[in-house]
Amino acid sequence: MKGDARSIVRVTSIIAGIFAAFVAIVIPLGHFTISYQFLMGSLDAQADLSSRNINSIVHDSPNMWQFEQIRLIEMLERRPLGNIPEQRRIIDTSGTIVAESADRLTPPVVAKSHNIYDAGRVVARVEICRSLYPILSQTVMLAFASIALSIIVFIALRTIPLRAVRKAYASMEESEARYRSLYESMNEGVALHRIATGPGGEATFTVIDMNAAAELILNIDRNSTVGSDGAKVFGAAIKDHLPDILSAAKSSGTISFEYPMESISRVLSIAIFFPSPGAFATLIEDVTDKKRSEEQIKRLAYYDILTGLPNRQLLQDRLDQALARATREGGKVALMFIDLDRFKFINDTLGHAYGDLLLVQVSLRLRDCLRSSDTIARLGGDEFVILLSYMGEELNAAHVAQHLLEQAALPFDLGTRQVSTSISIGIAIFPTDGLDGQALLSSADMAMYAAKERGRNMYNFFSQEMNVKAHERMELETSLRAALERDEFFVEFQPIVTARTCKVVAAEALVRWNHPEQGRIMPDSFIPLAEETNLIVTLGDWVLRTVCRKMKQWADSGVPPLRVSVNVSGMQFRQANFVDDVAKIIGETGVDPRLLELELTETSLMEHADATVKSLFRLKELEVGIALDDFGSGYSSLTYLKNFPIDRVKIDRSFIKDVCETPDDKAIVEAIIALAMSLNLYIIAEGVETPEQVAFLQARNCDEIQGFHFYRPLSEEKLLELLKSL
Ligand SMILES: Nc1nc2c(ncn2[C@@H]2O[C@@H]3COP(=O)(O)O[C@H]4[C@@H](O)[C@H](n5cnc6c(=O)[nH]c(N)nc65)O[C@@H]4COP(=O)(O)O[C@H]3[C@H]2O)c(=O)[nH]1
Repeated sequence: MKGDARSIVRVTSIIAGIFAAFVAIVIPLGHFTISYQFLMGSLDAQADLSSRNINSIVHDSPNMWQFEQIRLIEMLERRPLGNIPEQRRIIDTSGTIVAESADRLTPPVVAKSHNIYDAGRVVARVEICRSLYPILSQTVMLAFASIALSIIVFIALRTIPLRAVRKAYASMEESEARYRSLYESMNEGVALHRIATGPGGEATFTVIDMNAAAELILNIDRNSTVGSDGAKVFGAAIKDHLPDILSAAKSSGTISFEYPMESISRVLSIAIFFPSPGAFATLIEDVTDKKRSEEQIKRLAYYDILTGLPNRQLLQDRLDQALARATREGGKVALMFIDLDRFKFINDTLGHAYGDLLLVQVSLRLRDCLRSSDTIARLGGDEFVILLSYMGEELNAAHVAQHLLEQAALPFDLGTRQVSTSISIGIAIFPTDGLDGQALLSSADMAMYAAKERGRNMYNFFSQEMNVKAHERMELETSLRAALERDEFFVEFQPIVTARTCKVVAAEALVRWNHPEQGRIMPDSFIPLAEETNLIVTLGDWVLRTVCRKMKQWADSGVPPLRVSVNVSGMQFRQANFVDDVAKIIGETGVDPRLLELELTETSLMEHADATVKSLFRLKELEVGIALDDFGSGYSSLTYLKNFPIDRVKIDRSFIKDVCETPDDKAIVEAIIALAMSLNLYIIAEGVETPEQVAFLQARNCDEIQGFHFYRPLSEEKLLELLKSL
C-alpha cells in the first residue's frame, strides 16, 4: 500500500509539474510571439504606406525629391500611432540616409522597409524601426506572472488530487484497521492461504496470515507460521480436502467439515471460503467442548448415569435392530429380565449409597459374563435387561442365565461391607415369546416374576400359562378397584383365646372379598396385588374404619368389651399421615382405642426404623395396642424389638404347624416365648390346630392362642352370638 502511495505521489507531481511548466512557458512565449508579429505587421504596413506617400513626391520631382527635406521629414513624421517611439528614415540605393525622423530607440530594435520607386525603378527605401524593449519587458513581466501562476497550478494540481488520494488511503487504512481489529478479536480462528503449485506440479497452499484466535486454537506462533507450507501447519486437516477446495474455488462455493486434530487434542470445525482468486480463507472453530457436551447429552439420553450401562431408550434401539436382523436371517434373540432379590431391603437397611454401590458392582459383574456383541441395559432401580443375539439354541440362554446366577450370588465387596444377594431372571425368546420388543420385554418380565415366586435366585423361561396368569392378574386388579367402589369387601373375625382358660379375649379382623362371579375370595389372593398397586391403602383404611364402627356399635349394644386386632400392611403404615388417619377414625367412630390393636409385620417395622419408632410412639399416645405379626419369619432384630413400644408378638403359624414334630420349630417357638417373656411382651400363637399344639403352648406359658382348633374366622353375627353365649 505504501509503495502504491509513493508512485501515485510521483505521477501526480510529474503531471502537475508539466502543467505548471506549460503555464510558465506558454503564456509569455505566446505573448511575445503575438506581440512581435503584430509589431512587424504594423511596421510593414507603415513602411508600405510611407513608401507610397513618398512615391508621390518622387514621382512629382524625380531628380530633386532628395532635396525636399522638409516634406520628406514631415511625411516621415506623419504617424497613425503617434505616441509610439519609432525611427523612420529614407535610405537611397547608395545607402545614404536621405531623411530621418528624430526618435532615439532603446535596443534591441527591429525594422521593416519598403522600396520607393521612380518609373518602376527602385530609387530608395523607407525603413521604420521600433524598439523591441516594450514587448520584451512585457514578456518578462508576464513570465514572472506565469511562473507565479504555474506555481499555483502546480500546487493545485498536485495537492488537490493527492489530498483526495490521501483521504481515500486514510479511510482505506481506517477501514482496514477496523476490519483487522475485528479479525483479531474474533473468537473463531481465521487463516488466509494462497494456493500454489508444488515442484511436482501438485497443488499446495501457503499460509499468508492468521488471527490471534487461530494461533490460540492451533497452538502455534503466527510469525513463524506465515509463509510456511499449510500442510505442515494444518496436517491432514486441509490437505485431505485440497481437491475439493480447488474445485470449490472455481465455483466460489464454501466447504465445511469437522476434523479431530490429534496433535492438539481438539476437534475443529473448519469452513473454507474464497475471498479472492488464488486464495482461500479458513474459519476455524474449536468445537471440542461442544462435541463433549453433545457426547454428554447423548450419554444422558442413552446411558444410565449410575452404572454407565445403556438405558431403556438405547436398549429399545438395539432390540429393534436385533429383531430386524433375526427376522431377515431367521435367527433367534433372547431377552433376559433381571431383578435383584431383596434389593429394597438392602437399600433400606444399608442406605442408598450402599444400594447404589451394589447396583454398580452387580452391573459390572453381569457385564463381565457377556460377549461384547450382547447388550446389558439398566431399566431403572434394580432392573436389568440382557439382550443376547443369535441364540442357536435356547440352551445357550440357559447356560448364560446359570452363569449370571452363579456370579451374582458371590459376595460383593462394598468397601466397608460385604453384601450377598442374588438375582431372578426371566427369559423370553424371539420369535416364540413375542414378535416385537415390547412384547418380548413384558414376556421376560412375567418370566422373571415367576422365577421370584418360585423362590428367587433362579431363571425361568416364559410360558404361555404365565401370559394367562398375567392376564388374570390384570383383570383382578381392575375388578379389585371396582370392588372398592362397589363395596364388595366384608370382614370376618377369628376369636383368640387365653392359653390358660381357653376363654375368648380377643378377635382378629380378616378381610374377604365377595366377588360377584367368583364368590368369596380369601385375602392371600388379593392382598399382595393390592399392595403392589397401592390399593391396599384405601382397602386398609376401609377395614379399619369398618371394624372401629362395628366395635363402637357392639359397645353401644352392650356386648362385653373385646379386643380386636386389625392387620396393617407395610405400605399403609408407611403413609405419612397414617397415624393421623388412625386418630381421625378413632375420633369419628368413637371406638375405645384401648380395645383396638394394630398388627404390623416385622418387615414393615424394620424398614425406615427411625420413622417407625416415631409412628409407633404416636400410636401408643392414642392408647392403641400394637402387635408384631408373623414373628420369627422375617429378619428379627432384637434391638428394634427392645426399642419399639410393642404389646404383643404373634408367633408365625409356620413354626406352630410342626412344633410338636420338628425339634427345630420346637426350639424356635421356645426361644421366641422366652425372649418375649424376658421383654415383658404378651405372646399369641397363631395357626393352632391340634390339642397337642395347645398343650405344648400351655406348657410354655404362651399367653393367647388363635387357630382352627378353637375357632375359624366367623361372620360378625356368629361372633356376636358366640360372645353372647359365653
Ligand atoms: N391353616 C390355618 N390357618 C389359620 C389358622 N388360624 C388362623 N389361620 C389363618 O391365618 C391368617 C391369620 O392372619 P394373618 O397371619 O394376619 O394373615 C393374613 C393377613 O396377613 C392378610 N390379611 C387379612 N386381612 C387383612 C387386612 O384387613 N389387611 C391386611 N393388610 N392384611 C390382611 O391376609 C392373611 C391371610 O388371611 P386369612 O386367609 O384370613 O388367614 C388368616 C386365618 O384364617 C389355623 O389354625 N390353620
